[in-house]
Amino acid sequence: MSTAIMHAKGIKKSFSGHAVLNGLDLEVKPGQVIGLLGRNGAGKSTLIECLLGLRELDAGQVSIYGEDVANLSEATRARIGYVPQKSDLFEWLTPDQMLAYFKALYPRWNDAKVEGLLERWGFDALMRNKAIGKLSGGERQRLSIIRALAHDPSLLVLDEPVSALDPVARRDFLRELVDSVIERGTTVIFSTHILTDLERVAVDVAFLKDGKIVLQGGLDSLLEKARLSLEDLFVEVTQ
Ligand SMILES: Nc1ncnc2c1ncn2[C@@H]1O[C@H](COP(=O)(O)OP(=O)(O)OP(=O)(O)O)[C@@H](O)[C@H]1O
Repeated sequence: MSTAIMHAKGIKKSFSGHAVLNGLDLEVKPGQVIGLLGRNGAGKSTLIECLLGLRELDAGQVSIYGEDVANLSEATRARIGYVPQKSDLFEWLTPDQMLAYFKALYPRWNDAKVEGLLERWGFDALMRNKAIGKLSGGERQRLSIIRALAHDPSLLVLDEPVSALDPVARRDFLRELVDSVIERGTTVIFSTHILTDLERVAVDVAFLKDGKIVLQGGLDSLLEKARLSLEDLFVEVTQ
């Protein structure tokens, strides 16, 4: 079996004395597509931020491609794509300006992919030249996804990427994810509350509760073993 590209060991993170992550362990193997599940406030966003080195840990370690996340090389950073749950950055830039800014940072920027997605996802000339702060929530989320996919990352981390998308945009995004991103062997960590989407995309699931991954495994085998729907399993595991 291939070795993990991401190791998290004993992660602890508290806010004002309240433990959100409490000695959490997680391993992610190359090409794995993991759905991260948990109730509101369970700590999914906090975990994702800790995994990417965006939050300082109280204890524990995380490594990605063998490097400590607190000290990632430029080359490793360039292999990661991240869609935050909500991004308020770059509001004063237009989509075209923001994408040009990121293009300059990434050696492997895929112009054809960016143009194709912009066109498919409704970014006409008017929208491409409007301040990001004036875009709708769903338009911003689409832009954030395009930015994260633009450099063909080998590890893609998505924090509730479809929460603001309408059903058409959601279906189109999932198709892109399955047919293009996952097909290429990209490793994906994907948090969502929309279980039907998760069943279409993720092969493995990890349930976060009480600051730890309490259940992780292949989605089909977990469902078969439990003889439950994913929704019922979610209720049972996270309650
Ligand atoms: N910067 C912060 N300061 C204080 N508390 C925080 C901070 N960020 C998160 N928390 C708290 O940590 C807990 C976990 O939050 P987090 O956003 O990680 O949960 P989540 O599982 O992503 O939730 P949701 O499904 O609602 O998006 C919550 O109780 C939240 O209030």
